[in-house]
Amino acid sequence: MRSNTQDDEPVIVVRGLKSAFGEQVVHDGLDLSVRRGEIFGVVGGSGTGKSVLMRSIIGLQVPVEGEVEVFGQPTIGREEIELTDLTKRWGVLFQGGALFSTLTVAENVQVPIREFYPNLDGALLDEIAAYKVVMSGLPADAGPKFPAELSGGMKKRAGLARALALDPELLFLDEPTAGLDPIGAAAFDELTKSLQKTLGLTVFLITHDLDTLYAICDRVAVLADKKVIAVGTIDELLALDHPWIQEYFKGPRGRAAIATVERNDHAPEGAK
Ligand SMILES: Nc1ncnc2c1ncn2[C@@H]1O[C@H](COP(=O)(O)OP(=O)(O)OP(=O)(O)O)[C@@H](O)[C@H]1O
Repeated sequence: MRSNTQDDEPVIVVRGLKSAFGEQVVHDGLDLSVRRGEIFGVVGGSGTGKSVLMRSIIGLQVPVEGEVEVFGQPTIGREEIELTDLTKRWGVLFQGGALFSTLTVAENVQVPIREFYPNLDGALLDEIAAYKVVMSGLPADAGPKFPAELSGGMKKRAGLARALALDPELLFLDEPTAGLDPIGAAAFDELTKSLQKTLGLTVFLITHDLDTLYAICDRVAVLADKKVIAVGTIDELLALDHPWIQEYFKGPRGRAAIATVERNDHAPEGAK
């Protein structure tokens, strides 16, 4: 087993996080804990600092105060080189995919592999990339294509293939279904769930997509007032009388998402 974290220890711990850009304080006293193997959803209004939180966890954003640990190791205030052993244990799908436009899909997938294993044989690199492409639900012939030749949904899958390049234990997904049609979004959700199950991944998932929250998240954290104001299963969150939570989960879109889940739960096998 690669992990040096006990199974019952959280994979991500954030304590007392304060993030600011000049005078603008984005987080203040934010605490968070993500358990091994769960799909942990993060929701909150636009600009509440979900992406900044993710960047702080992976060491790309230096906070003003606070502690962050991933797999029991601090990620704040360490030189990039020191993070290397840790960074290869997680994969990140940034908002928008962040693919290199001048590289093919396969070459994009190979970028992190080359970074960590510069002496790897070209044929083996091609083989690994081809495997990750298919694993992400892309057709095998997507490998030689450039990002501009892909649909929005395919771009997300290509970004996912790159995030999976190093066989991570932890996956960060920043709004993976944004901009996808409902069928494409549901298919991406299913893929995320099946990867979590088959690879035993822990998933940190930022989303505005209520269908995603209902369909695949084990627990959800709500960001508001510069901190995590609540964490729990959707049923636990629904029991809280915070106005934003009520409005968000029980508004028209929330009700529609519940109806979809209930329909799927009652659908005969094979029709789901
Ligand atoms: N590099 C930066 N420099 C200055 N301000 C920033 C920077 N990155 C983020 N911010 C600000 O921090 C706040 C939180 O941004 P963030 O992108 O985390 O929000 P979010 O919750 O992910 O929003 P959305 O749901 O719209 O994607 C915003 O007000 C944003 O303008």
